[in-house]
Amino acid sequence: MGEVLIKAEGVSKKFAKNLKKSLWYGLQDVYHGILGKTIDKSLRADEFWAVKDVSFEVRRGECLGLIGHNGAGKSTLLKILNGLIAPDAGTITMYGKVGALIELGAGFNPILTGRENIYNNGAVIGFTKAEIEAKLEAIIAFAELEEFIDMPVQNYSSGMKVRLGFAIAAQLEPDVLIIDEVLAVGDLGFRVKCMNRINELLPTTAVIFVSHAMAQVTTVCTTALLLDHGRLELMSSEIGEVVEQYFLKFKNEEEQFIGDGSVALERFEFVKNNEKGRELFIENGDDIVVEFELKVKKEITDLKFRIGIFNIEYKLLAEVDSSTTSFKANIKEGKMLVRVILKGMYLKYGKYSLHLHVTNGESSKKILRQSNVAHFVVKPTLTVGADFLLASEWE
Ligand SMILES: Nc1ncnc2c1ncn2[C@@H]1O[C@H](COP(=O)(O)OP(=O)(O)OP(=O)(O)O)[C@@H](O)[C@H]1O
Repeated sequence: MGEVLIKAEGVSKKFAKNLKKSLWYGLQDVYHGILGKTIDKSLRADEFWAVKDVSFEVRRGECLGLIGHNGAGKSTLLKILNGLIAPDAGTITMYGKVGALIELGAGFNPILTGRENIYNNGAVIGFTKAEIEAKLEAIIAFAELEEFIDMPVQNYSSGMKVRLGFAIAAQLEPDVLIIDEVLAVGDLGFRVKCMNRINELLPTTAVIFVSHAMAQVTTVCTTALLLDHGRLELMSSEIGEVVEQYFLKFKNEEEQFIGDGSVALERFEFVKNNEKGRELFIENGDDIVVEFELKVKKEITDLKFRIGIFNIEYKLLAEVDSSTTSFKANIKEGKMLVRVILKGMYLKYGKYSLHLHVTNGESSKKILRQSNVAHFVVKPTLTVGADFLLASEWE
């Protein structure tokens, strides 16, 4: 195992919710500091902990992924690590050269050209002019900014700034690399390139990065840390468990319904061991049994059903459709009960929602579309990198 390059111990940072108070408290702290008085470490009126008592270590060769909802304190923690803001309590110890890409455009002088900014930023990280010169062409090539490198950075697009920022932070091969969500501003091609570069650097670097893209976290990170309202809720090298915990924090989406009134969904439930419910936990590969009841207002001779499976990012991953089977539903006015088995749910761990579509087979008209009718969570028993694992036969 590599040596510890980043050590955070009991790090806390508080902010005031209101600007006037924030300025006033700031002045008080400076005044107390000058007089050598101890600064108040507890919360004052209108203050809250953006980061509270967070401790961790990152070694060379490790990549820590910081995840959490908006406002959980991820960027604040990165800024403390990078020395942009001071913690109110706790200590940060960093070893070696630190390359960071934190806020869009931060660290760039807008009136200087891209090339001049490379020299400036490289010097801030701690590299000599000769070291920067040796890497200059590689940085420009990685950022794919050959044409624009002598243009002032203020005329760069957001994507161009991120390219340059990442290229400087990563091409100089720092000991510690800190990357915020800003990477998401780059286009898909560049993001893939960045992930590959992080992988290349990993054996000799300690990396911390913030991401809302769980696919990125699971591919690159060796440890994941979940922040919730500034507190460390879970940290583990079992990334799947941390990601699952993160997914579970999101409230179920509201059910949405569109229909012409000819059928109404009365009930939609999972059935497992004789118990019924709209939430279900399964393991990779389990079957899911679904039961739903419809109230039909007038006779329909051919009803077709389709159930869509959506992931937490609202991407439709798979569907099952009754018309691919010999199932025929002919119903006069009244209630009907439908039961369907979704076979072999080899999905990546995470939370999924089901959406139901009902079509009148005769007229091909959609008569009911109801989203978020039920939710299930796939537990991380088998590591599945892709969205789902296909059924296969081996000899
Ligand atoms: N300079 C500041 N003054 C006051 N409050 C701040 C300041 N910077 C951040 N905050 C607050 O601290 C909390 C944590 O913010 P932070 O930017 O660290 O969250 P985050 O986890 O990075 O969120 P996101 O996923 O939206 O980027 C938020 O409530 C935010 O409003």
